[in-house]
Amino acid sequence: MDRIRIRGGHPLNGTIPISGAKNAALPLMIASLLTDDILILDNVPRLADVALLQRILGNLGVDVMVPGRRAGGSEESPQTLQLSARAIVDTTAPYDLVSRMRASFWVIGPLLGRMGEARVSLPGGCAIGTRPVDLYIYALERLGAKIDIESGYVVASTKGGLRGAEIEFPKVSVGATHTALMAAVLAQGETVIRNAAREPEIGDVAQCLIKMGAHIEGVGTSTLTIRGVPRLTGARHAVLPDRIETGTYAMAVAMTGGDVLLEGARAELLQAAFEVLGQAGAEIIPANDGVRVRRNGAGILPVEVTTQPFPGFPTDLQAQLMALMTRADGTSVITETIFENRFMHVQELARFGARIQLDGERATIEGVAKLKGAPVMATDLRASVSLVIAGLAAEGETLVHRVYHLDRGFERLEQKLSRCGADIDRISG
Ligand SMILES: CC(=O)N[C@H]1[C@@H](OP(=O)(O)OP(=O)(O)OC[C@H]2O[C@@H](n3ccc(=O)[nH]c3=O)[C@H](O)[C@@H]2O)O[C@H](CO)[C@@H](O)[C@@H]1O
Ligand SMILES: C=C(OP(=O)(O)O)C(=O)O
Repeated sequence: MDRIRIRGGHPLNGTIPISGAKNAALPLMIASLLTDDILILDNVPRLADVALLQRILGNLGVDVMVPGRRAGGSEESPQTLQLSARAIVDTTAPYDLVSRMRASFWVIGPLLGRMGEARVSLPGGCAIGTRPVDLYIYALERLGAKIDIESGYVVASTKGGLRGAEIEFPKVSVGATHTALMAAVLAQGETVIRNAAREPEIGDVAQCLIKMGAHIEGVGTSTLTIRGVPRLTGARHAVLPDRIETGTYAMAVAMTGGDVLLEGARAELLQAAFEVLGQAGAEIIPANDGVRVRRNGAGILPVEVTTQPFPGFPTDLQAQLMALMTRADGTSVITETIFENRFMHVQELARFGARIQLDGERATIEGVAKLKGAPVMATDLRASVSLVIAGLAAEGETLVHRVYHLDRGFERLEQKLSRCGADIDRISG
């Protein structure tokens, strides 16, 4: 199994290109199921999750082409995918694939909308909590679907197609909002989704659906109104930049010191996180071609942060912030309100000499003067990159094991960091 080796203590200076967002690319690829025309997606990141979803969609009958590959596009240029769901040959998404990635469960919405039936394994994904699917089932039942759970599969069907409905989520859920939205665009009549998640990736999918001919109002707000249409067409859409990757590298720069342009990043997608980084002593400078992050000389200041749905501080940056706060001049408090078990990185950060106390959903981090490199184990996607951030600032060598977690969501991580001066490489095998 691959490992990442880091020799810490080097500031980061230079440019890091920000990739397309994983959490937008996946539902956008799934939206291809809604039309028998071709959906072209630009700026798709090269990630293990994207490759896995290509397989899942391929099993359903979606033809996924990578035109750039034929034209000799380099591994570094943004990837374009051409997806054609002209003929859906299967409506089952199997356990062995869906259990590896949460977002693959979301095929249930478009399959129901277009085919009137779906049989999708209960999902997996990062082990950060129980992650139930009751809100998805509630939304699909409101739209007229009949749902049964059989042998670990959600089996959904409609008689005469989905019908528009009022859906009021009792809790904000990104995946349930994606699913309700993608199911509603082909339903008969009007659907109103209240207490919808407002994450920018949902807005990106909605914009693409509108290009495909969907009628959606309220994009970017917590109330989405959808007027169903009988058919959607093909379209071309570029995936928005990855705000979590942006925030991750911003925290890495805040940790090591230095001056980096996050090329292509959009500051308005992560204002809450940039505010926190500002409080911590980093300078965030919006630029024409991205966002510059700088920390020269000054120490890291402690912060108090609570994770919240967008536009609040994202849970997907909680582990990275915790890594940064291990080196703060004082005590920080981080409260995780989205997932009940998203502190797996705490015991690994302790291997570097970090001092962190856990009390339920609250972590108290007492900053230390230095971290020391250590062998550590990645436990989930964002937890694993927090170990990389700690390793970049630690004295001596760090070895991060189980880097397949990182490969799910960070494109060319070692190259991006080493080009800015980090001493980091991958040991294969
Ligand atoms: C692929 C993708 O985009 N993943 C993101 C998505 O995950 P995901 O869509 O799984 O996260 P949700 O927004 O659904 O989860 C938020 C909370 O709602 C709960 N819940 C969710 C559904 C449900 O039916 N019942 C229920 O109780 C979850 O357990 C969690 O406590 O949003 C999370 C929150 O921003 C991010 O951390 C993930 O990176
Ligand atoms: C938790 C994440 O992914 P998933 O929802 O696929 O587990 C993530 O992207 O941080």
